[in-house]
Amino acid sequence: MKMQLAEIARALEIEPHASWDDITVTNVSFDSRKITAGALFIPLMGENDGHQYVEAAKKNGAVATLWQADHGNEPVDLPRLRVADSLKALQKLGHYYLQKINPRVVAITGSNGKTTTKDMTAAVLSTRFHVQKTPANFNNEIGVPITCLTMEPNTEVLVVELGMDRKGQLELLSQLVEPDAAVITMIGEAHIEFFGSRDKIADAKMEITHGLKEDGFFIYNGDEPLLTTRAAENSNQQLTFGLQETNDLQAQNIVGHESSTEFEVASYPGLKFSIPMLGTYNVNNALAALSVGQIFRVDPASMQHALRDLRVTENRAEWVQGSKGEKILSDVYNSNPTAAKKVIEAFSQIKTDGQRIIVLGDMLELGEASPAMHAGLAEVIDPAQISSVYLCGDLMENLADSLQNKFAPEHLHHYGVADKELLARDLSAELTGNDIVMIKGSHGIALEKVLAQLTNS
Ligand SMILES: CC(=O)N[C@H]1[C@@H](OP(=O)(O)OP(=O)(O)OC[C@H]2O[C@@H](n3ccc(=O)[nH]c3=O)[C@H](O)[C@@H]2O)O[C@H](CO)[C@@H](O)[C@@H]1O[C@H](C)C(=O)N[C@@H](C)C(=O)N[C@H](CCC(=O)N[C@@H](CCC[C@@H](N)C(=O)O)C(=O)O)C(=O)O
Ligand SMILES: Nc1ncnc2c1ncn2[C@@H]1O[C@H](COP(=O)(O)OP(=O)(O)OP(=O)(O)O)[C@@H](O)[C@H]1O
Ligand SMILES: C[C@@H](N)C(=O)N[C@H](C)C(=O)O
Repeated sequence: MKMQLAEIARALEIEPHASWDDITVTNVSFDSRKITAGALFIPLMGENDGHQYVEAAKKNGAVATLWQADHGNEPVDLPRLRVADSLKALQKLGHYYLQKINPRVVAITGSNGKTTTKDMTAAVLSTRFHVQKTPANFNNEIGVPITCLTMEPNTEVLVVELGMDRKGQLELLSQLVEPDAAVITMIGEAHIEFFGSRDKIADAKMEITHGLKEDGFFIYNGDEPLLTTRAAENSNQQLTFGLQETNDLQAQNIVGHESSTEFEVASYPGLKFSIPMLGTYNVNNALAALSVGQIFRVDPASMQHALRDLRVTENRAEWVQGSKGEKILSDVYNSNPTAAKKVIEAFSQIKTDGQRIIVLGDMLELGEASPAMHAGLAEVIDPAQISSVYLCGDLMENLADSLQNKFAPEHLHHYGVADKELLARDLSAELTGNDIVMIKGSHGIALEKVLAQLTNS
């Protein structure tokens, strides 16, 4: 971004100081440790109060700061914009800048697949447009305005990921980004603890259409009844994707490989698509991206090449090599029952001359059904295909109990969250270079630490 401080002040309905016309802001940051020259510092409330870091922000190059009016000790030697609420001000500024740059906007949500679909969609659209996309997983009430403010002036399309774990959050984010296309990847169980049912999750996910432009498109997984029933009440133009033939974009002839998946799309006869990831669920994500590409009139051949050459954000079904030569499928970014079952099923089909070992961490925020959901993973864990199971977390004790009749004690291991190092050590002792391993768990379990130990990184 690049704006004069005076313009930012006016955007926030603050009377600018005369000298602010000469101060250029080139970026915003809520973390003094990541401040770069030309930044506007945004002090936010975390476990601690961001206001206490304003001196550090100035030292690192901040040229101005927001300052909540209920805070004293204002910095006297740094231009400051007094606001009632710094988070709300950040959101207002993000909306202002989005309107100023005025790109077309694709907003993506769903219990799983947001980041993957965002990456795929950005790749498809980048063949024709100057695209900016959500950095990493910046998908909430802080991350979305930050994403808007990272846009270059020549951005033609913004592909933004919208996350939520409470009702009403997507309403706010959808109104902030006012999408031209709103995508729902699927309805799973992520954060179901705060909703009580998948029905309520679907209601909350539909909020993404509340900011959708009148001539905007609602794109959704047509195989999900919770969405097809709600879409009937939505008046926007619609496009569906999925595996059933009733979809506008239907995948056919899916062929899974170790680190890629091929498929065809009924509405693109003669074209064979490929993505560099395993899992039919990722074909669904690709169909969502193709749906957006179709609306943006990207030619099918360009979309085919974009998906084939895709680079997806790390730790989403990412193959890495362990220090003993074993191949590790890292899926450690998050976990919930639908996602875990789909990855276990895909992993179970991968050919290997060695052992096939899975490492599963607790799935968080699942509410009172959590024990049963953990035990339910046993349905897709077949001792004929899985050699050993390593479990991490208190909730995984439920799965351990339901597997003990299927696996001998030497092939079924359970550790506490605090014992990840021991888990990695025991697993490494069992591994040989011929083996393949899949690791998956909730973000909060941090199984990336097990991965780091196995890869010596
Ligand atoms: C408010 C904030 O900045 N939080 C970040 C901060 O957390 P923490 O509470 O530890 O902050 P501190 O107490 O340390 O500091 C307070 C503030 O002061 C700043 N500061 C600190 C030290 C210092 O020396 N200088 C400083 O300036 C500091 O930056 C604070 O502002 O730090 C954490 C570690 O870096 C950050 O992780 C934390 O960021 C929060 C989580 C955040 O929301 N970041 C967004 C940019 C974001 O989008 N993060 C996503 C995660 C999104 C997510 O979980 N999405 C869910 C669904 C949405 C749920 C939503 N309602 C929610 O709760 O998030 C999903 O399922 O996808 C990400 O990075 O992945
Ligand atoms: N369409 C899908 N259906 C089911 N599971 C999926 C789907 N897409 C991805 N997953 C699973 O979810 C994991 C996370 O993928 P991704 O990061 O794209 O989702 P996300 O919605 O962005 O997650 P988060 O909400 O944590 O940001 C993947 O590694 C995979 O296990
Ligand atoms: C960080 C929080 N919003 C989140 O994403 N929790 C899920 C359950 C996770 O830890 O994967």
